[in-house]
Amino acid sequence: MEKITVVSAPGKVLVAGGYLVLDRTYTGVVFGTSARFYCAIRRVGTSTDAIRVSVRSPQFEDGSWNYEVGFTEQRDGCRLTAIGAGQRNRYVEVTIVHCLSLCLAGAKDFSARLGSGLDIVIVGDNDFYSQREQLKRASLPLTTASLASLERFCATHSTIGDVHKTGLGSSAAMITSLTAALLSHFGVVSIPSENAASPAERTGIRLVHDAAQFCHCLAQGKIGSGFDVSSAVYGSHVYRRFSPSVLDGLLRLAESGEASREVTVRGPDLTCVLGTDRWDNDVQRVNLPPGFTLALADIDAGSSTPKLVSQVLAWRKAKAEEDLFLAHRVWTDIDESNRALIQTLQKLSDLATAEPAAYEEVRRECQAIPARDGIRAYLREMSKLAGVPIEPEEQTRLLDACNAVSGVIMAGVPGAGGFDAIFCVTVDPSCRDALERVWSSWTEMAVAPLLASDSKTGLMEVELPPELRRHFAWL
Ligand SMILES: Nc1ncnc2c1ncn2[C@@H]1O[C@H](COP(=O)(O)OP(=O)(O)O)[C@@H](O)[C@H]1O
Ligand SMILES: C[C@@](O)(CCOP(=O)(O)OP(=O)(O)O)CC(=O)O
Repeated sequence: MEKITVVSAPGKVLVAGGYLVLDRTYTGVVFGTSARFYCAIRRVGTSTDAIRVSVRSPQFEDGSWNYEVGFTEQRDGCRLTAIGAGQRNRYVEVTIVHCLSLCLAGAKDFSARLGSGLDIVIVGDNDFYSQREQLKRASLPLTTASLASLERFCATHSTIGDVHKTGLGSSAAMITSLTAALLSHFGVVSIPSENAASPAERTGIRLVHDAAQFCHCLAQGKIGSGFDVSSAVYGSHVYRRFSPSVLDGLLRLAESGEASREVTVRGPDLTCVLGTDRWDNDVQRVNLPPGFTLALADIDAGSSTPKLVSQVLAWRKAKAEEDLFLAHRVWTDIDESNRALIQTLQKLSDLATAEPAAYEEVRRECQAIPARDGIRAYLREMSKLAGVPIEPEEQTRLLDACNAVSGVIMAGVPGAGGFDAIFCVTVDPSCRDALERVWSSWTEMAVAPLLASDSKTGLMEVELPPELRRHFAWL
């Protein structure tokens, strides 16, 4: 029976370091989530006819894309030709074509592993997409219990363009799981099935990271901080970004190919950059201490948050010209609070290992993470100075109410902030009910819980989830 390669990658919650992580001077704290993306690949056969790649995202009404694979004359680069008239998926296409070219350069038996094509299925856990509509259709209340009753990877009853995302980073987790599954299918890397990776696996994971960052930047048409891809690869950590210059050349080459419809990025161009020591990103492990949990909620405030990043960066740039000190001071103040948060988490985790009994006592008595108020106060200052709703007043009221629940030790707006989501850190899962009562009775905005918590585990090769078996018709 044909082997099916399945790789899963977690979603992300940036709990500290929004905006700052765009600048290599600063770091951010990102938690991987228990909500994950899964990408399953199997070879179709070995006939000599045209080579086809079919990709299916069965959660979407329009989630099916088919391609014919071609090669450059020197057989050092791949080309994908879309078959059929449906909506294109740039994120999927860009990833497949560059990963195939990378595998062409690195796999010993590329043709045998490609066969006459690949069958690819991609799904994300329900938390990546808002389930409000699902629950409404089933006349179920917006509660954890209702969410838990939904089938896994349930249909969104939506097109991919219209789906309501919850901010866990679907595109980064999708691209990362697809990149890792392709590189693993062709034997270019080996992905561990549990947390501890061997040195060879760690090298492979770095290659997946670099390739996924490249594909994500190319698909998005910009070089972001990359914390979302990094956490899809490594799970929870303190993130320092890569210098954008590492990707400049490759991105220019890829974009010139798109303009001229030629294959301009070939395997050797990719291997000159991806998986090399030109990358200066940094990953330091940080986890929630044992017992602590992350609770997440998706907010519907009537309108979703506009893209805040460009506004904040424009303000910072303008300020830098007129009052360098002010912008710099705000960034430094936030960074100091963020670093205090990292230190607290590390100290607590160290204590839990070294002196479990003392740790349990500290945990029992913990009422607040010391840095939490500073982080929020400085973010509000940033909101006010830049005139951008990073922690809008509506969110301030909700976060204060969450912090007032016994057992909640930190609440905040993740990532870029805005109206769309909140996170809470709790000392143990037992205060979840009380927290959820605050959320369900909140009237100013509609607050929907997510099922996911934090997860330190990054990329993992896994067995085919049973819910995916039916998507491989021959099984
Ligand atoms: N399940 C999926 N299957 C295929 N592509 C997906 C899937 N989920 C997300 N994507 C891709 O990611 C894009 C969304 O990217 P983006 O708007 O940046 O979302 P996010 O903020 O969740 O990363 C979609 O248009 C699609 O191309
Ligand atoms: C502002 C940022 O530093 C953080 C944004 O974090 P979010 O978690 O809000 O991200 P999206 O998934 O793109 O909406 C921008 C960045 O680092 O790219």
